Amino acid sequence: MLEIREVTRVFGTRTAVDRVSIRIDRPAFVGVIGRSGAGKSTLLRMINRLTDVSSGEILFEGRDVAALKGAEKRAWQSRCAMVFQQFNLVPRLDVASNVLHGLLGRRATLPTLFNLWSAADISRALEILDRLGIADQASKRAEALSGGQQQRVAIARALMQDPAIILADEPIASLDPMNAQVVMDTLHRIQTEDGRMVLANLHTLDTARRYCDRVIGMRDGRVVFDGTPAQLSTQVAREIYGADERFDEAATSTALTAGTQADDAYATEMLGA
Ligand SMILES: Nc1ncnc2c1ncn2[C@@H]1O[C@H](COP(=O)(O)OP(=O)(O)OP(=O)(O)O)[C@@H](O)[C@H]1O
Repeated sequence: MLEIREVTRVFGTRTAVDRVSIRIDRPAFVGVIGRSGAGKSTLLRMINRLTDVSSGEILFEGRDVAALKGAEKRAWQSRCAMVFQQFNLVPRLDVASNVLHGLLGRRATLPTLFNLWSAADISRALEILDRLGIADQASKRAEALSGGQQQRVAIARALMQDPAIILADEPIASLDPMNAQVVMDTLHRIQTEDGRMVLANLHTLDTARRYCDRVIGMRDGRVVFDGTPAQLSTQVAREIYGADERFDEAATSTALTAGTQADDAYATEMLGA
């Protein structure tokens, strides 16, 4: 389904992603972990074509999407929707309009510029909001919602594109543990119920273990682990994060009680959390 072949991205003298190859044969929930600067965001952004590859191929259903240009590139971008850590909503716009903006790549510019959405589009946006449990927020400004609700609006906007793949770049890094769980549950439900692939950069190990079918560990731009959550032992995690014996797994947890202050400071340094 998705095959990343020997993909490299160089920024100046820095190789952010170094000959990465990953093959995902079926829609699954795949997590990418690694310390800050490991190349996780760059990898996701190359799949979505927000960043170009320096070399290598990204094949989706046999076609190299890394080489697409113009309208074909935009069509691909709407098939692999992106969800960001900071939600990237239009804060002063109402929730329903934010969701409808997921159609921007698919509809003519002029009607969308004037918010002239069809009745069918509006009813679909409301259905998606209902499914995600936030239909009652549809007329509110996005900025009036909690972080967890805003991230669900961003997921609703992604779903409006009817994507084959959802790329989530640290989707819960700005959320408290309770909202983080709601957002992860939402992504997980979408993956299993709709059969869409979810590829998510995650900064906490417990989240990766709990939600992912498969975990990819990156270090210095390379894939250093690719396996199931069960194979992700503390020792393996240490190797991925390049951490010494001070590495305390609890300190990378989203749980409220995890870690001492010293652990937390160390985890922040390691994970950029
Ligand atoms: N647009 C850019 N220009 C220059 N260097 C960049 C750019 N984007 C990323 N880099 C560099 O590439 C490397 C990988 O960055 P990337 O953001 O992909 O890592 P990451 O694993 O996602 O880290 P984080 O968790 O902190 O976001 C870093 O050294 C970063 O400074």
